[in-house]
Parts: sequence; structure tokens; C-alpha cells
Amino acid sequence: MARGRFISLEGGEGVGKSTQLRALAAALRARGHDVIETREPGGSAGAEAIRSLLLDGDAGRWTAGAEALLFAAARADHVAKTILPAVARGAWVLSDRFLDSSLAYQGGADGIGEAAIRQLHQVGSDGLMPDRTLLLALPAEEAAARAAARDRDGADRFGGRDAAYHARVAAAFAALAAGDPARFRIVDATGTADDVTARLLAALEGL
Ligand SMILES: Nc1ncnc2c1ncn2[C@@H]1O[C@H](COP(=O)(O)OP(=O)(O)O)[C@@H](O)[C@H]1O
Ligand SMILES: Cc1cn([C@H]2C[C@H](O)[C@@H](COP(=O)(O)OP(=O)(O)O)O2)c(=O)[nH]c1=O
Repeated sequence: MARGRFISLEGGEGVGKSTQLRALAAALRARGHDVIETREPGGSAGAEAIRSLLLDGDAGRWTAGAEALLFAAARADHVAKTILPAVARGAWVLSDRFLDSSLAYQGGADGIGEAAIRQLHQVGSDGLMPDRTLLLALPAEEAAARAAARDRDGADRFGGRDAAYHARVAAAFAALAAGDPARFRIVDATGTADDVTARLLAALEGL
């Protein structure tokens, strides 16, 4: 059995990652691939337990450093229990967020630093990187409007951040993509969901 593929979707809140992950999975299944849909934080039993620790409770529940460690620990379990076994049996793994989210949020916006986050990823996940990372790009006001419409019933611990924080995250994602053009594809997330799915499929060319 040929090795599968590991693809991550990245971007700030509300850009359409979850919507597109489902659509992309359906399109790849229609092409005959075995597709696993997963997400971070989460994607395995242990990582989903850590997800609850990260998303529930007061905004000030954890320090930035503790948060970085929890995301890295969740990712280590997700990699070992879900991603590596699936790729080994030939599946295409699509993950809603992966390491680049920790690099952008904890490393960049929270000030932990990129080198420290990469070190944690080396310890926890042997430095595993996606074969391709699709970065969904959407103007900040549009992403905020989409997220607000979706989260009318209340947001998680991270829902109260201001526009300046989201701008730091977006700048960090853009810098990560610029620094690794072989792995990243920046995909325009404006327009209908179908428009975006077509762009994402085109961005998988070569895999
Ligand atoms: N292309 C689109 N146009 C308009 N609304 C969209 C589009 N894609 C997703 N949405 C809606 O925007 C909200 C945020 O999308 P979601 O996929 O949850 O984003 P993310 O996972 O990046 O936070 C959801 O309510 C979703 O239905
Ligand atoms: C995976 C990951 C997520 N996060 C944050 C981003 C989100 O604010 C939060 C939850 O992610 P998620 O459920 O994907 O939120 P959304 O669908 O709104 O994009 O966790 C990090 O800060 N670091 C990480 O490594």
C-alpha cells in the first residue's frame, strides 16, 4: 500500500476551514481516496480530552506557556494515534489546523516564539510536517462576521480576543507561508463555499 497524504487547513477563526474540510473530503472520496477528517486541538481520544481543558472555562485559566504545552501534548497524541497510522495505511488525512496554528497563535500572537514551539513539536511529534498546508485567506471583517454569525450561542475561551490579536495571528500565518512556499498554498477564501472548494482542489495539484 502506498503511503497516504497529510494535508492541513489553516487560517484564523471564521475563514471557512471546517466547512471546507468537509467539502474537500467529499471531493477526494469521490476520486476514490480513503479520507480521514480530523481536527486540532483534538483528533484522538487523549487529544479531545485535552481540547476540553483548552476550550472550556475562564479566559485566564492557563498561562500562555501552559497553553503551548497543552496544544503540543494534544498534537503528540493526535499524531501518534490518528495521523501516522492512517497515512501508513494509505489514507489521505485532512486536519482542521495543525502545527502552524501553534506557531501563529502561541508562537507569534502570544509571544512564546517560533523556535520554542518548533522544539515542543520535535519532542512531542518527532517534528512531523504536513505534505501540504492550505492557508485560507479572508479579509478580517469578513472572517469576524462569519465567526460571529456561527457563534451566536456563545464562544469558547478564545472567543473574546480583539481585532489586534487576530491581526497578529493573520500576520504570523502570512509570514509562515512566505517562509515555506514549497509546503504552503495561500487560497482565496472569498466567494461561495463551492468556489473555495474548487480553489482548494486546484491547490492540491502535485500530490
Ligand atoms: N464561502 C462561505 N461564504 C459564506 N459563509 C461561509 C462560507 N464558508 C463558511 N461559511 C460560514 O461561516 C461560518 C464559519 O465557517 P467555519 O467553516 O466554521 O470556519 P472556521 O472553521 O475557519 O472557523 C460558518 O457559519 C459557515 O457556515
Ligand atoms: C490547534 C490550535 C488552535 N488554537 C486555537 C485557535 C482557536 O481560537 C481555538 C479553537 O480552534 P477551532 O475550534 O479550530 O476554532 P475555529 O473553528 O473558530 O477556527 O484554538 C491555538 O491557539 N493553537 C493551536 O495550536
